[in-house]
Amino acid sequence: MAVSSAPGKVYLFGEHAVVYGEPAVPCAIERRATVEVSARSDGRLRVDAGDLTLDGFTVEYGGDGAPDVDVPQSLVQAATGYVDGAVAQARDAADSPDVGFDVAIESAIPLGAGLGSSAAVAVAGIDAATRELGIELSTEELAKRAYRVEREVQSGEASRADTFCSAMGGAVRVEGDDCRRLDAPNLPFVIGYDGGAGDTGELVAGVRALREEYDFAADTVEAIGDLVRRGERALDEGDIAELGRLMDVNHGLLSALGVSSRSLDAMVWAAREAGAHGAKLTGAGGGGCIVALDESEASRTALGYTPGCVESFRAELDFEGVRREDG
Ligand SMILES: Nc1ncnc2c1ncn2[C@@H]1O[C@H](COP(=O)(O)OP(=O)(O)OP(=O)(O)O)[C@@H](O)[C@H]1O
Ligand SMILES: C[C@@](O)(CCO)CC(=O)[O-]
Ligand SMILES: [Mg+2]
Repeated sequence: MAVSSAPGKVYLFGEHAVVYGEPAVPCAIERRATVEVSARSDGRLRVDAGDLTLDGFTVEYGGDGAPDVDVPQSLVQAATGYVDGAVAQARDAADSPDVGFDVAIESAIPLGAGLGSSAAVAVAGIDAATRELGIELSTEELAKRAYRVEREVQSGEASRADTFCSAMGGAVRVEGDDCRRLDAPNLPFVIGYDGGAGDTGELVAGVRALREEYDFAADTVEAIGDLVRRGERALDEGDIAELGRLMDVNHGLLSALGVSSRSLDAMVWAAREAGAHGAKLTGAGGGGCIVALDESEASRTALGYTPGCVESFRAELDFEGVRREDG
């Protein structure tokens, strides 16, 4: 048996635009997905994913056909795509196309909420499954394989940002296939969660369509890239007030690309009015989480009273990426 965990993330800046080659700065946070994997000899795959939105289910499939679970096939595919992809990557890395697995996932990262649950599951899943097969992948190789999973599930469109960040930990900078770790202070992240979710693949496709139809949407994507470059300078200088201002602008630009929502906007404004340095949605959007910068408790308290916000919490930067949990 092998057990690995990997962290979720927030985007300080740059989600969506990073898919088109602009830079982005995601930061790993201390909320993890843990994946336990045991090889089995009959070639079947059994996934126990109690956190999935199909109200939690256990599904057994492989070899001879359809999963034995009583929900529509398309829903199962949407729910299990990242796990299936991680298993396929491990089989490929170990050159063992027929090996089966028992997989159990436990996660403290809300699903589809912009905190990178998919990347964390892919990274931890590939790490545990390859180690179970006696293969040690470098962190870079792990990130690369997890990226392939995200790209496949998101219909060919993904950046390396979420998976690299989850594998490496800390604050990172991703621009195309140039991925590197950044020196960053421990920023005072506050997260607000509306209890909802957005489908990353669909939201990415929506931005692509807008960008193809309107030049100003393409300009908006480029403007996000400019903003990220300014943000990197502010991060380097430890200028939190400037980081906050730029986060506010980044939220506005994401909103212009159609990926915000009423509850995300309400949480962003609640944090700003409570005195946060800045606030923006994080990840793909559509619903889910916002991230604010605030050393004080004021934003958290205000979010607690904001209609539509179901949870607010402080998130520490997690300097550790993928981690072995089996001693
Ligand atoms: N605990 C889990 N167990 C099994 N699968 C999970 C789990 N958490 C996430 N997943 C997979 O990840 C999918 C959600 O990924 P998606 O990319 O839409 O959102 P996200 O990664 O949480 O947010 P974002 O990509 O915006 O940061 C789920 O549908 C499921 O396939
Ligand atoms: C929206 C997006 O930029 C981030 C999702 O967390 C998609 C991606 O980078 O693959
Ligand atoms: Mg994702």
